[in-house]
Amino acid sequence: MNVTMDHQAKGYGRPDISSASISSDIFEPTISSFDESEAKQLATLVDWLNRILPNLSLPINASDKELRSYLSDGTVLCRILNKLRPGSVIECGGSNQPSESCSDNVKRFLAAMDDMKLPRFQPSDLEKGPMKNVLECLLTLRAHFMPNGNGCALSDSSSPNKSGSDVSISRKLLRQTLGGSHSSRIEVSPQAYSSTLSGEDRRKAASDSKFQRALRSPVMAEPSAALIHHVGHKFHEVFQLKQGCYADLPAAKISEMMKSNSLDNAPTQSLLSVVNGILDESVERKNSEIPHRVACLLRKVVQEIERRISTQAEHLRTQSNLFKAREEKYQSRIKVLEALATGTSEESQVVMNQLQQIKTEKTKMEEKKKLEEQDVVRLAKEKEQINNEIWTLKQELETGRKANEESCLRMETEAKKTQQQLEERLKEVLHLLTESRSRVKELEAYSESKNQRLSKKENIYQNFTDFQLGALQELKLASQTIKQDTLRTQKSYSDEFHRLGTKLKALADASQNYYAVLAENRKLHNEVQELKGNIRVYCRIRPFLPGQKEKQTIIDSLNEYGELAITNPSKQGKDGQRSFKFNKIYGPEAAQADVYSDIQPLIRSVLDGYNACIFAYGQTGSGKTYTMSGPDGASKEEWGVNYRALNDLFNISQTRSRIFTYEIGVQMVEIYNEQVRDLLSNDGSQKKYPSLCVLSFDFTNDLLDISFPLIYLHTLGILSTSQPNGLAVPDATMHSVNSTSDVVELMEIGLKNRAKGATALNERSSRSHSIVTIHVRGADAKNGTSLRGSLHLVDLAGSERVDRSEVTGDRLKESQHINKSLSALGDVIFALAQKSTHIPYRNSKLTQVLQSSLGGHAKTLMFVQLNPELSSYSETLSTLKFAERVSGVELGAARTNKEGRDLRELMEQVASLKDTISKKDEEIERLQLLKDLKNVYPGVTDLDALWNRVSCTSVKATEKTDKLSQKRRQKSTISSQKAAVLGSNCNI
Ligand SMILES: Nc1ncnc2c1ncn2[C@@H]1O[C@H](COP(=O)(O)OP(=O)(O)OP(=O)(O)O)[C@@H](O)[C@H]1O
Repeated sequence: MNVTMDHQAKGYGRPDISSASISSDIFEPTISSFDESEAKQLATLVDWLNRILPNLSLPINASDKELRSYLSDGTVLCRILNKLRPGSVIECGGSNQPSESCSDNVKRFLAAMDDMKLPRFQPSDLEKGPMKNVLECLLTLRAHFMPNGNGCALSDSSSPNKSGSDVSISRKLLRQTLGGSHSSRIEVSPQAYSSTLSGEDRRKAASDSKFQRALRSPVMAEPSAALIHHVGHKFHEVFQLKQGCYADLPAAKISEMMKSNSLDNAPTQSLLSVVNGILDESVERKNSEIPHRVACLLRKVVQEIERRISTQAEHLRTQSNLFKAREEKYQSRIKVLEALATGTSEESQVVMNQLQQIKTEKTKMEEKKKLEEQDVVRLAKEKEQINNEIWTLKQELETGRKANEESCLRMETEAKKTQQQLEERLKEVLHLLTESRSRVKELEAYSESKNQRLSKKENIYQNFTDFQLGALQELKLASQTIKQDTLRTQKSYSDEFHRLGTKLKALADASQNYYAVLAENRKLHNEVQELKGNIRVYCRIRPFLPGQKEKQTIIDSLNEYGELAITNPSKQGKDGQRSFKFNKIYGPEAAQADVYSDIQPLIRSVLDGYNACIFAYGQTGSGKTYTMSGPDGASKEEWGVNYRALNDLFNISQTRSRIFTYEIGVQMVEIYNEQVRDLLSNDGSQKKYPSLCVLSFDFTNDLLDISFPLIYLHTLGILSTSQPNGLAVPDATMHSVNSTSDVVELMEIGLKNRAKGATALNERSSRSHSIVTIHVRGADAKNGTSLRGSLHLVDLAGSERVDRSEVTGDRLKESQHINKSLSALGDVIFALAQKSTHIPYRNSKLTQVLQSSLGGHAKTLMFVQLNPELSSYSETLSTLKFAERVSGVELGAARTNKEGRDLRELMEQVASLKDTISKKDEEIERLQLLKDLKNVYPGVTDLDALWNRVSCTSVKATEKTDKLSQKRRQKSTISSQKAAVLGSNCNI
């Protein structure tokens, strides 16, 4: 090469053919050697291919071009592979298919080769350049599938195949490539080679040696000769080992071998012998594991070999490039020479000769180049195979190493885990031990304290048991005592119940008799009233008023027998004295309650169905209103007859509610100037309805209904006496009385509405007659019968004489009306006394209103009110005379004195009966109360004890009741005595 360049540099203008010849001579021995071997291999391969694919008909001495035409589309390759291993690849079409399919077939074939881990060629090898790589690949494939066939890749078909395995094939290839011990042309040393050749051959051999050196240096990893000479013996010592001893090598020896100096300087043959030795040792040991350090050594050595092969391949590629460049130059020379050939014929002949020579030379060079290229390809192939083998070995080593490492790691992990578990277990055991110890201590302490507590408790229980036993004894005794007490109490209860039963029986009998007694009482009461006279006169003397200067009284004397004596201050002696006798006389000190207690039986008789009339008669300022209503703003003690009568009737109706159902209605009218006006109206003009509920009687059905009146007359009409319901003034407002507060409210309304006028005699003088009418209707709960009674409470207008009242005009008219009505009242009373056939009720409104209570079975009581003042003597005398006349009517009944004895007896009987009735009333009340208590305390059996307890708490009430009873009895006694006196008088 350098020579050629020199020729060009010298400016010969044409290529120096001699130098080219020289240059070609250099490669001669190698080319001839390659041709022979490769031709044989190619023939073997073609024969094999034709046998696999009979239709292929590949020529035995096929050129690269022919081979390319057969193999370039990849179809034949795929078929070969599928023949060898059916289904390995899928063929796509044939040679007439697009180039894409062809390249796909090639790719699939190459992929299959990769899968089999077999060396392969590059796709570009099929497109251009020598087909050596392709042939190598096919030879490898043949060797892979036909290990016992006719030879393997690059090896003589006749050479023995010792193991038949891929490994041994690869190993052989490796030996062949890198100068193994047998039949390798590369391994031949330059000296030995030259000695066997003739002069020309020796020259070629020298060139070959140059080529060999060129192959090996400068990048070939073989050590330089000088270096080998210097340290070769040392490397030899280092790597010279007996086979089968690698596993037993000491670590120091291996590390010495693995040193970079040792490896770098060791000859390739030594390295290969190491690899072979290790692999043989591994084979002999029958797949037993290679020690780690030996594996490391093997890896190092293989790496070194790999490095050297790659260096050699690189060098070959460089050489190939050089040849290519040289070829190009030759081509250009040929062109020049051809151009020259077109010149002179002589020259042309010479040139033609030269050209022929050059062509020959070129052909040789091309062939040589081809061989070199094939050699390069073969070497690359071998390198690849070696790489594969190395890779496989590496994989095996790696797998082994990994398995080892994994095993070690696993074992280490397990050891660690076990150690950890043991440590944890130890800790747990220690912890348990500590806990157990503390627990034992705690239990000991607890046991001790519990022992102490138990001993304490034992003592306490012992004491408690002793105490309980004592208590039990006491309880037994107490139980016996209680048992005895219980028996005693049971007996006493039994006795009590027996007594109570007896009492209850008596009471039941008494209750049965009550109605009979009540009826008898009413009968007797009526008889007594008749005997006493239907008109009774009670006289009441007003006290001097506070602040009154004149305190001289005309009352001379009075006694409890109703006798009154007055004195005329203008007449001295007996002429000046006048005596009167009435049913009752109340002095100035008499209280309202005293007055009422005497008229109470009369009022109560209304509840038994009687009509009664109480009126107050007297001059102005004599105390009529005081007696009937009480003073202005009266307290309960100062209540007059009206309040008390209403309240009393209401209370009695409540107590009798189990026997009778009472309805009490009230009317209040006044007669002013002979006109009747309603006083229970809130409106003074009487054009509005009253605010209170109104009771009215149903005249047709004799029923009392609650409703409002339809018409409110300014002047109310008066009905005749023939009306059965007894309502003289039906249009007057009627209020029901349901409580004491109703009573007070009614009276206040009445007093407010009452017409008043100031006179010279009394600044609060009433100029009208005030009539409060109480209507009572009771229904017997037992037999359903009803009764009706009415009570007129009349506060008459002043009875003074006109001339003294010094009034004129309207006042005079009022006085005339008053006098007229009072004289009409007197006339009626006298007519009744004389039992006249005609009773002049119609002479005045007053007598018309009072008609139902004057005469018949009605009971009439007149309060004669007296002003004790000296100045009122003549008026008082006049009043007394009127009262005497009325009282005389009563006395007229005494005309039957012949019946005095009977009368006395009757009076006594009446008194006795009254006493009995009052006792029965008390007993009934007591029983009623007991019954109520029993309802309240259903568990209490000792009713007597309960009664006593209740009695104690209500002792005041009982005492009061007793007092009243006593008083009543006293009165009865007095009445009896009186009757007796009267009887005796009559007898006299
Ligand atoms: N028994 C009595 N105790 C104390 N004060 C009495 C008594 N009677 C009447 N009075 C007082 O005498 C005065 C005149 O009494 P009252 O108004 O009742 O007379 P009257 O007869 O109703 O007069 P008139 O006919 O004008 O209505 C009043 O202040 C009254 O309080």
